[in-house]
Amino acid sequence: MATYKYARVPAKGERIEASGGDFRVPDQPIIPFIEGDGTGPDIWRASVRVFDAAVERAYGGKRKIHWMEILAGEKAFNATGEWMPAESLEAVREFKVAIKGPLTTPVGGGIRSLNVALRQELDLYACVRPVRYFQGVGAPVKEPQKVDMVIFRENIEDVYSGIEFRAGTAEAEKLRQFIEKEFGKKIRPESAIGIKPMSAFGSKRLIEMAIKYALKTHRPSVTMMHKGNIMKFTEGGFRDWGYELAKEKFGEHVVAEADLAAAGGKARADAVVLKDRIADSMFQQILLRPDEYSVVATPNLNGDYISDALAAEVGGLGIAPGGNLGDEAAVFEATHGTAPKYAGLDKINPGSVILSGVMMLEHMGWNEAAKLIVTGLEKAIAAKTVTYDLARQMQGATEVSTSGFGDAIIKGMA
Ligand SMILES: NC(=O)C1=CN([C@@H]2O[C@H](COP(=O)(O)OP(=O)(O)OC[C@H]3O[C@@H](n4cnc5c(N)ncnc54)[C@H](OP(=O)(O)O)[C@@H]3O)[C@@H](O)[C@H]2O)C=CC1
Ligand SMILES: O=C(O)CCC(=O)C(=O)O
Ligand SMILES: [Mg+2]
Repeated sequence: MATYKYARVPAKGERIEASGGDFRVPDQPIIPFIEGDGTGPDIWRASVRVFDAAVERAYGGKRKIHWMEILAGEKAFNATGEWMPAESLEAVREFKVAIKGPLTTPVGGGIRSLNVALRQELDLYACVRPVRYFQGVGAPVKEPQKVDMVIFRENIEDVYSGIEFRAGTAEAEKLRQFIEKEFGKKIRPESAIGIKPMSAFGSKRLIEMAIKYALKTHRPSVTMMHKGNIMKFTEGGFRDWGYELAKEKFGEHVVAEADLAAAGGKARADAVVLKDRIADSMFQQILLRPDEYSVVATPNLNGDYISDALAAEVGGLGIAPGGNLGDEAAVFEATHGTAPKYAGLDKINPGSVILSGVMMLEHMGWNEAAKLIVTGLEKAIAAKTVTYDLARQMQGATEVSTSGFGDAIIKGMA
């Protein structure tokens, strides 16, 4: 076991073991958590009570999570002088499954995103964000129940690589001159320059995960969302690599939309249709014909944008979960950020972290506990006992606090 300077390894509990994609979850696993900045502490306090109540109710004491706090973000900086102590990453490597609250990233300068760093350092190459409608939630579209999508966002590459040079610096000027001299491409002097690397390796492994998920869960299609008409070799490459991968690895189990006519217009019952859409068009498609889309595989930036847009379609960022998955480890986290204006007010909706916990429990195979939480959440919403964000979109709702919503979910676990 690694030695920890800041974190305290719980006296009881065991490691989740992983090897070659298989993993073994003991009845008493140790699970690291990051509380998060801004509203993170409010949300975590409510969420952990919900997780513990669900596990206790589902397994009557036979199973229990031993939580291990690891430091990141402002809390880490204040305690240690480091934003992301190396041991926090080590803990995720060692214990394999973790959950985190949101972490602040300043705009225009200061530290680079800790969220992105965590994903890159741990090679959590897929950001998986399911989006579904919960009956009774107010939504800005007429038929939110038609939205049932799972986004697979490439989580490591693209403009998130962090290779960027500020306008007016010697580095930016050197790069500008190099590009002009070597490739004859003109960039306006004094420009900031960013690089967008996307590889066949990174794109294919993400699309492969999305297709495998669609096949396993009997979903009808995987749509590659890209801007390949403009960014021909990066986003266009993503699309081409996707079709190539489908042929190489999935044979008759995947049918390209363009080949459907030859297949009689309909794919085999056990096959998935692979299609692609240009990103701007996709944003109108998810509003007008969301039921034509099921699993969406997309590069990093598109995935970031569409995650929040889809969350809004079914009621907002308060119920938008996610998981960062790699072959060796997984870190679950909400789609939203720190929502700083609500920090410390016990007001924000903890639903996204709670649903991220549901994904975590499912990942561990603890489906009974996961189901109890979903039932609890559905009942709290049906009773219109909800936080401000959902209350303002409903008629006759009772607005409750972050902790009050946690209580309502626990009460609803029958
Ligand atoms: N993975 C991560 O850790 C992420 C971190 N961030 C970081 O978070 C910080 C703040 O980002 P910002 O752009 O304000 O985006 P946020 O997602 O934090 O908040 C934007 C708005 O979304 C709504 N919202 C967010 N979370 C919830 C919730 N749990 N319940 C209800 N409503 C919610 C609120 O809307 P309203 O005002 O209408 O109530 C809020 O003002 C930045 O530093 C950013 O970099 C951002 C995204 C992800
Ligand atoms: O890292 C950040 O601050 C933002 C990340 C983000 O928006 C996301 O992962 O969806
Ligand atoms: Mg985002």
